[in-house]
Amino acid sequence: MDVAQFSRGREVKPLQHGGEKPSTIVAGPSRDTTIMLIEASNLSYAYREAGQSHSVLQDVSAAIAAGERVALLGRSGSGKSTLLNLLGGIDHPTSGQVTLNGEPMGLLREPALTHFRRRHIGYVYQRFNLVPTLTAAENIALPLDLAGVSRKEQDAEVLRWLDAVGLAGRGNTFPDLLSGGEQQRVAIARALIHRPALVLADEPTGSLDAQTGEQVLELLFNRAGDDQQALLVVTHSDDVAARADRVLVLEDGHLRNNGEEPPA
Ligand SMILES: Nc1ncnc2c1ncn2[C@@H]1O[C@H](COP(=O)(O)OP(=O)(O)OP(=O)(O)O)[C@@H](O)[C@H]1O
Repeated sequence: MDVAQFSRGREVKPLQHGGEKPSTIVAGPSRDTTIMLIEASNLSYAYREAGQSHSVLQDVSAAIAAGERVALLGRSGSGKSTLLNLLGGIDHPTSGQVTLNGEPMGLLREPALTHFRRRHIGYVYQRFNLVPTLTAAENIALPLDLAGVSRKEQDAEVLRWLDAVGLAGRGNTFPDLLSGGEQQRVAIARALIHRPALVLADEPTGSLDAQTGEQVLELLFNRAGDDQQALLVVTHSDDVAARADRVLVLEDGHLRNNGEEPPA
């Protein structure tokens, strides 16, 4: 990894829209001229248990443009986390394809897939998933560390991010001494510090009280927008959905809609 190149942003540049939010709401991939950052085409996913195949997702197609903030809704067990994991390259579809930044992820083999994911995607989880043996600053620095960014440059970026998420002066604190909201702020900084093209968040406010959740959400939506990142948030919350540019609804493994504006 070329450090200078990395520090300027993404090595593979995301498709740009001249800084504008895409004005077109897109139903499915490539239905108009808007260039998509991530496209899922005809994704199906099934798992085997006790010799039987169980279908979770069937023929799901969706696309998200750079700078778009999308909420993914659906009843418990409808397949939201499964879809997020397929889009994030953490899991592999039974059939169908995910293309991110023009790269069909299904064609990448390890360790290239892991490198690609690390560079282009940031993840935020419901339960924060910080490394307990690392300080807040060390957790935030992880994506830069893994990318081989120099220590000096890491330190400067981490200080900037600690400040950005309201945790200036708390960098040496270990996760177990931070509140849930503070831990999620660290997780958001960690997800964004390497300027990934896509941020995937799985119920990011699910473990927080309403007020803390609201603050964390504000942070996530504002900061992810800074770099024209695409944001996909799995949620049960109408408040989260209301902040999104677009809402996708999963029902029994199918996308019920694709492109509705969020509720007012
Ligand atoms: N590899 C697997 N093995 C067993 N069950 C699986 C597997 N993958 C998905 N499932 C099942 O598929 C269903 C969908 O799971 P998923 O976590 O995607 O739902 P969800 O919509 O995110 O639910 P929740 O809102 O409760 O988090 C669940 O019943 C889950 O147990």
